[in-house]
Amino acid sequence: MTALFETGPGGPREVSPGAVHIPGWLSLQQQRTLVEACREFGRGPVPYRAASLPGGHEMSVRTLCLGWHWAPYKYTRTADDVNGARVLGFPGWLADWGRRALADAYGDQREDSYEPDTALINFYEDTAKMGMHQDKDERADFPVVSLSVGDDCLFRFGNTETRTKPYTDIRLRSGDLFVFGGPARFAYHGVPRIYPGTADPECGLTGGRLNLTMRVTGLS
Ligand SMILES: O=C(O)CCC(=O)C(=O)O
Ligand SMILES: [Fe+2]
Repeated sequence: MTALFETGPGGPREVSPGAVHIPGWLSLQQQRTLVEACREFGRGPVPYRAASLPGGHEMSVRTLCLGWHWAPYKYTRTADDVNGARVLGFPGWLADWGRRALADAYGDQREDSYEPDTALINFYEDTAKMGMHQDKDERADFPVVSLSVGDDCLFRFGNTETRTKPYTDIRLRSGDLFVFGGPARFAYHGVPRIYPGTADPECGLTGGRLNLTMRVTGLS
């Protein structure tokens, strides 16, 4: 799982085996396209919502899903914890972006078989955060492709054993790609903070941070 690219300031970086950060992967135009699409998805049939965790606590991010609906901690076709509607399908263009992301991150042909079937789109307001967790409700181990637009955040990428150290703190900026697969696929990660007001308004968002992760559920 070796990345076949130059590493250097601002360039692609292998954070740990299988975890690759590519700053500025999306052009401003692509960022605006993604923001506009995410706005459109929010018009229905299922709106963005703060998911409730077992115990009643609400997550501080608002989330909308495509393909499959995720609610802690499982996937269903309908948004039973929101309004019972079936979620929108996973768009073909987004799967194309996912395959291109894998090709750029890993520099090989493995992406041909990548068929992501769910996306979790998270919107973070200034004080929102996400605790350390594993993405482990999928029944397949294909990589997770993560795209960020809007304000910068502190992204913490750790290890597969514990939610604590060792981890690497990374500043994810608008347009950045982060891919985690292979030995990094089930690593703990989280978003301890957002840096309000850091986005280039040209990205299409005037405040907050949008993150989209696409995944292969392995469900049918
Ligand atoms: O917002 C991010 O960068 C990470 C989101 C995430 O970890 C998730 O949706 O599972
Ligand atoms: Fe996650």
